[in-house]
Amino acid sequence: MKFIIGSTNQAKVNAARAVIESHFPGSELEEVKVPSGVKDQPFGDEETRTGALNRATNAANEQGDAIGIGLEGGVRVVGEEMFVCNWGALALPSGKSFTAGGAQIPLPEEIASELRDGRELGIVVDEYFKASGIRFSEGAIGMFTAHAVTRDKLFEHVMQLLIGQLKYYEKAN
Ligand SMILES: O=P(O)(O)OP(=O)(O)OP(=O)(O)OC[C@H]1O[C@@H](n2cnc3c(O)ncnc32)[C@H](O)[C@@H]1O
Ligand SMILES: [Mg+2]
Repeated sequence: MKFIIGSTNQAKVNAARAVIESHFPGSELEEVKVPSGVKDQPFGDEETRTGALNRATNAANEQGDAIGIGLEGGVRVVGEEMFVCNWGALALPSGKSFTAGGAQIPLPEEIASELRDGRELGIVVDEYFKASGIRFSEGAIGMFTAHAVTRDKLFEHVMQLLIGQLKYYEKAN
């Protein structure tokens, strides 16, 4: 099988590779930078899921016969708190698509208020931990869970949910 992922972020690519390899050994996976069609910092499930779907569709359109993968990070407000939220999508050459959401944890208020001022989580989290490129490795989720769940592991779970739906669909149709 052929897959193409709409990002070169290694936290996303590694997650996709691990899950594809375990379900469809010997498959090809290409990476390509594509527009998400949403803001660099999506707000809410709707916008984040749309970003994932756009990435999957745009990636699939780069190659006629590959399954497009889109993984997108965002934030959403629940009650008084701002949570990290992540969505994933698969786009088949036929036009059929699948989506799935990932696990969520709240962010400290200091970070939430920066995001309300229009800043990007990736940048704010690097400043908070005086580090660089956290979004490419453990992610905010990894830092705020003492590495219990890192960004690639979170995306692996989203990928399992997507590939699982694809397998069910292929069996049922
Ligand atoms: O190259 P791309 O694929 O765009 O990778 P990205 O890291 O920018 O990831 P997203 O666009 O999907 O995420 C939207 C924003 O949210 C940030 N973000 C989301 N989840 C994060 C996490 O766990 N840790 C750090 N930043 C995160 C990310 O850095 C962006 O600023
Ligand atoms: Mg981005």
